[in-house]
Amino acid sequence: RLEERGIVTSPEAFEAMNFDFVIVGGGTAGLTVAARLAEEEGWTVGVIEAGQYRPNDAIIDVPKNFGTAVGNANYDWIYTTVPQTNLNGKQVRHPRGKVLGGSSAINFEIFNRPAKGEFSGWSALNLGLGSWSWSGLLPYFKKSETYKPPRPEDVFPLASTTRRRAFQRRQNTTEAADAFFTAADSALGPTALNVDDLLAAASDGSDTVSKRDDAYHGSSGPVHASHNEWYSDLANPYILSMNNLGVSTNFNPDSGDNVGIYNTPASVDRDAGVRSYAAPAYYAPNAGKTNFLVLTGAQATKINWKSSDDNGLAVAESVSFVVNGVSYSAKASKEVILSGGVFNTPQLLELSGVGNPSILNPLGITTKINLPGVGENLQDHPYVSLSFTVKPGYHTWDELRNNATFAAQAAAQYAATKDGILASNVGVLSFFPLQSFLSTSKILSIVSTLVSDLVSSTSSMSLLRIAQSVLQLAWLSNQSIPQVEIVMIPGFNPTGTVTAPAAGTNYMILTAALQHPFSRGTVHITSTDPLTKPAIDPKYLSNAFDKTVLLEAVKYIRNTIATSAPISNFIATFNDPPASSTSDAQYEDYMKVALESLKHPVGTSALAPKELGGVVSPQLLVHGSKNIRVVDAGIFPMHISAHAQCTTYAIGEKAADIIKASW
Ligand SMILES: Cc1cc2nc3c(=O)[nH]c(=O)nc-3n(C[C@H](O)[C@H](O)[C@H](O)COP(=O)(O)OP(=O)(O)OC[C@H]3O[C@@H](n4cnc5c(N)ncnc54)[C@H](O)[C@@H]3O)c2cc1C
Repeated sequence: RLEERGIVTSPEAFEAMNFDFVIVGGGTAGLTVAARLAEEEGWTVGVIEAGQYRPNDAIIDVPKNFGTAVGNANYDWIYTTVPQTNLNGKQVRHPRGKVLGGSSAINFEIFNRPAKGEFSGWSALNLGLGSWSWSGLLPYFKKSETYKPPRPEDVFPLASTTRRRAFQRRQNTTEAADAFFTAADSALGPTALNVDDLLAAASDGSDTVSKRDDAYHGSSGPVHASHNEWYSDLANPYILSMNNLGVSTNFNPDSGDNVGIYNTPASVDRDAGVRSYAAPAYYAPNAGKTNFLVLTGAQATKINWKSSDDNGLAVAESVSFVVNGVSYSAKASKEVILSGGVFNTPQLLELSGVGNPSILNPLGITTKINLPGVGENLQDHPYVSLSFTVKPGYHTWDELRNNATFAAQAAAQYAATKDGILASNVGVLSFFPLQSFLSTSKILSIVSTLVSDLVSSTSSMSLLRIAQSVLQLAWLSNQSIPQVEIVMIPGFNPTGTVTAPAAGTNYMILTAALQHPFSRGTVHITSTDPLTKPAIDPKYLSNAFDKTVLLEAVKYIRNTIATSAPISNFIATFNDPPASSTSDAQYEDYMKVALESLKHPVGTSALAPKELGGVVSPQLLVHGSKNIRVVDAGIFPMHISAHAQCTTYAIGEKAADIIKASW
């Protein structure tokens, strides 16, 4: 029963409470900050969450089920963008978690960190105040996690099912093992490395385990991070191809140096074999606390104000929320903390009169705080996927779709031991500066077009955007700040490709994602009805730099990576875009159809001075307010070269310390 798990099921009971802190949104950052504030026994913390608590739900918990909650209203807000001008009017899907745990419950479990130089940008925008630098955030990355390193046999480049089995057999050689090696070698094909080479690599791998720097990792935090223990047969040849192309394996990618190809941690509790996310990590262990209450199925609709303080700062006193069409309010004697995420936090601010009067006035909303940055500065990681059919005989996720017997065995294995292919997720990531795949002359031509575009549009740019452009231009020559991510997905993936999978066929998908787009978008309300979705306009590819770099990344995948041995020997055909597409114009057409969001929208409550167009101070207080903070991924002032959840947890942890210190 939910009550036994600490969930408040009565909105009346929640309304009757006198909370110190009311937190809107029990998501990734919201539950993190809530749990830490509830460590103070004298404080009461109330969380308003629109979704439900869904413990022991296989759609969330089974690692390989990532993606299946997307589009399902029991888990997802199911947002889409407005038609995108540069994508022939395409409306891009934007799932967001609507469940206790928020997007951490429905994301793809990649758990990685950005480049340290990117936080120098955050810090520079905030004049160094509040320590929003790598060293100011590293303690919180560590505090949030319990990290389990990869097993020696999972260190690249030995991580594939066939190779790892061969490695284990070779440890005590028998006739049967030799027969196995022979079979494995012939399965991998004549141009694949032989087992002895891989064994030599494995001993290097073992060394790299001991060279891994544990100083960067946490060992007792709430979120479990671990590495896959199942790998497709594509992993090794792909990694070796990348190494041959000069993309080195990075054995310490969480150190603030994330360039190269690496085996990413995932938010998976490896011992339990289930997803680790904000609800089990930060809520469940505290569910019995009487000072930490969560109301689910309740949507916050408005901040209510009392008189401004002597300095003219707006003061929040409660939050209205609606349950089954009935309105209530929750009192906050100290603070209201907005953790509704990158789209819903600006929506709630605008509904409450915080934003740009030119957006609020036409809707008849009285401006309480004139703050034009609200809902601006939307940044995302747009991506394009290329799919390849794989020659028969290699092991990929597709076997779960193609082979009912194998799928049943995998399900039985998972039920019995919580491991195997169903406990796996995407393992192989790579991050590149432009210099890794473009010639100097190409980079110079891209940069000169970019500079002239920026100069000619300066008059229409916010100060924040001008400051960001200066920083981002400098990042282009800094080879420790990646501009592109390429993800290898070992099996067909339904998003980001065009052609449906053929029965009985296996696939490899290579996905290129921009890390630091120059395009900026917006999210704003279009109605005073809090249940009407806000208009999301990322303005994908509105800056020519973004289109050109994405196009070049697509060409690099298609013409260089996919044609380099040994991975080229595993590819049967180019599927999407088809082999007949070879010109830039054809690739651009494909991009317009295939472009998707990597689901990392950020920036709409930017951590930056008000004078620049920011929304929150280094203490995460909404500018012009006495007691409203934003604690979610909306505060990223500039994007990072990593998936967003690790940094969002770190923000939640850091916010809690800021708040504790201020009271
Ligand atoms: C499909 C998908 C895949 C992703 N894959 C990855 C990945 O592999 N790795 C990675 O690092 N990142 C990934 N991300 C991104 C990452 O999960 C998010 O950036 C991060 O979790 C955002 O955290 P948040 O705290 O800002 O918001 P959320 O975690 O989304 O939390 C917001 C919470 O607020 C609630 N809420 C919103 N409005 C209201 C309201 N008015 N009243 C009450 N409650 C409200 C929501 O229901 C939600 O629970 C993915 C995201 C998605 C959606």
